Amino acid sequence: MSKQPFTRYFALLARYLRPQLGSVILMSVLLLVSIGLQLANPKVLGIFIDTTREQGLSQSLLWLALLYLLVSFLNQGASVASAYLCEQVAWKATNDLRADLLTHVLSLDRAFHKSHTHGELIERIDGDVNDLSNFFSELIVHMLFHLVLLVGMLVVLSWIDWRLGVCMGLYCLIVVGVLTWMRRPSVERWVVAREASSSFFGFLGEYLSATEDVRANGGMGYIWRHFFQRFSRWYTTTCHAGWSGATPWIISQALFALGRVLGLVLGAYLWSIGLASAGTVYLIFVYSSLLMQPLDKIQWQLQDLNQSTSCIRRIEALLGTRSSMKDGKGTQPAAGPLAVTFEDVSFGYDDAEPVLQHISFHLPAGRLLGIVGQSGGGKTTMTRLLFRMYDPHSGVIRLNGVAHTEMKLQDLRRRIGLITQDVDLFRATVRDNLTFFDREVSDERVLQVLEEIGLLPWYQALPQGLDTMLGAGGEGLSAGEAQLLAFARVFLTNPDLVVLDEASSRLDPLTEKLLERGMERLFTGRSGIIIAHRLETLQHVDDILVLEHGTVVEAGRREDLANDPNSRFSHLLRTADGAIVA
Ligand SMILES: Nc1ncnc2c1ncn2[C@@H]1O[C@H](COP(=O)(O)OP(=O)(O)OP(=O)(O)O)[C@@H](O)[C@H]1O
Repeated sequence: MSKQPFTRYFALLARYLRPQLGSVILMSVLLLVSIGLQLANPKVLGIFIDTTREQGLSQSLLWLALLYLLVSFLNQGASVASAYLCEQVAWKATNDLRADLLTHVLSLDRAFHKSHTHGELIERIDGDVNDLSNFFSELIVHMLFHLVLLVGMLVVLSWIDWRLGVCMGLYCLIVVGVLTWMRRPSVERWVVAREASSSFFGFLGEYLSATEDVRANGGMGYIWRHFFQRFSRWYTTTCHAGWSGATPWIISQALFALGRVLGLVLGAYLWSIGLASAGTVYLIFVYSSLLMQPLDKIQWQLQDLNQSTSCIRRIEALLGTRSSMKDGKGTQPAAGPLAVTFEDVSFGYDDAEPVLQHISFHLPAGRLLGIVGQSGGGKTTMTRLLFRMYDPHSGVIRLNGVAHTEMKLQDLRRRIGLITQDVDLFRATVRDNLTFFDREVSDERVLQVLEEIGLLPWYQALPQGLDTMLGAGGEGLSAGEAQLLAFARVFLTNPDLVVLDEASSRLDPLTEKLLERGMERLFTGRSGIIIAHRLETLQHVDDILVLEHGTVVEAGRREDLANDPNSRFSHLLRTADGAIVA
């Protein structure tokens, strides 16, 4: 944040333009050629005028006219080619930046994602970067282009007469200085406008993902109210930021008119003292009028730069956000089923309210643990800690004796398979949803897995087999079918520990039966944790852990606890009739 704007621009440009240095050089050369040609054309016209005065109609005039046409034609050609290259360079640079931002956002912890809605993040990854496409291509190159054009014209004017160069040079400095100074406040206004746009899209994303619930519960009035509030804030802040450029524009037009008058007066003066011909006076007038073009462009580009600066600030802030979780050194627990040990683990989503307190237990490798407890007792939170969505405030979690913080996150999540009630499905084929778009997984392997877990009848009922397309959010599948798909998905990844978080809660008894055989296979040769509300789901587990208000109140072998009339588990079995009573 403390870095100067130019250092920031340079760092960003260097990072994203370096890979396409060849195109950037070619683009700059074409722009330079175009500058040269734009400077040459008035000169040709000036000579044309002087030749007409000195020689009347002659052969040379024809050649000069042809030369003028040729220069104009080449200039157009160079402009088209450079515009094409600019687009290409901008696309590549912005896409690389989008990819970096996405990778960074995905690496951030859950606390970050909890405090930023999906819509807001999309707007920050795409919206902010979109506004930078001009910055990566035309903005800086065109700014340089117009600056070089400006300097070129001043050099030509100085070459005609040094006093001309000095006067027009001073004039240009004053114009650029005044305009830059006047546009300063608009950076802050663009920052506010960009924030308002993120907030609007964040709200929209949240609403769209909850459309069904909002409609079913009559929440449309609330939604419209907030929609208009956020939309009008976005609209007014953007107008405000845009209009902050209007006053400098009016002043710039007055300054440009003054510049033309200055050129004309200086030309007339040089002609009156015999230092300039009629052609040269024409040249002076054309160049001093042409000076307005780069000055005008530069002032608009300064406006764009303000907008880009606000985007760069937000991008830097996002890239500067660090995950509170550090990736491990890469220690690997021994291969095979994972033993899970919680050693005095405590955690709370915020410091004031502990959710888990001094949790300790050991699940030997290859065994199946069932966790039961009241709603809000902290069962899901335990799985989140196991997965390193969050890190415990104190205590250690070990897998086969290795602290899970020592493992690479990628390895950790590869070795643990998680199935929850909420299955995330994509608008893609059943195959892609099962394999997570991994082309390495063959259809044979997918079918083998479906057969192993008893899902072949389900697969055979699909209209186009693995090519059956699912709608957004898994449309086309019932909640139960989506869960079956999640089971198959985990099976395909072949983890060493499987965690089911109330995963079979949406299955009807018939489908659940169908899956029972599959579950048996799923847990063979692996460790497992089942979090269940219905005790029936825990019939086949080896051990039980009862969690209440974030503490372990009972733990032991299922058989022992079920046979002990004083245990909480047996109490639950007697009273709950299949469902846990809070
Ligand atoms: N992302 C979160 N941010 C803040 N608090 C949370 C978050 N998730 C859960 N909590 C709180 O933590 C406590 C434990 O929640 P958790 O989901 O772990 O319980 P649970 O035992 O799995 O409940 P259930 O059986 O209803 O799923 C609850 O009080 C809940 O409100």
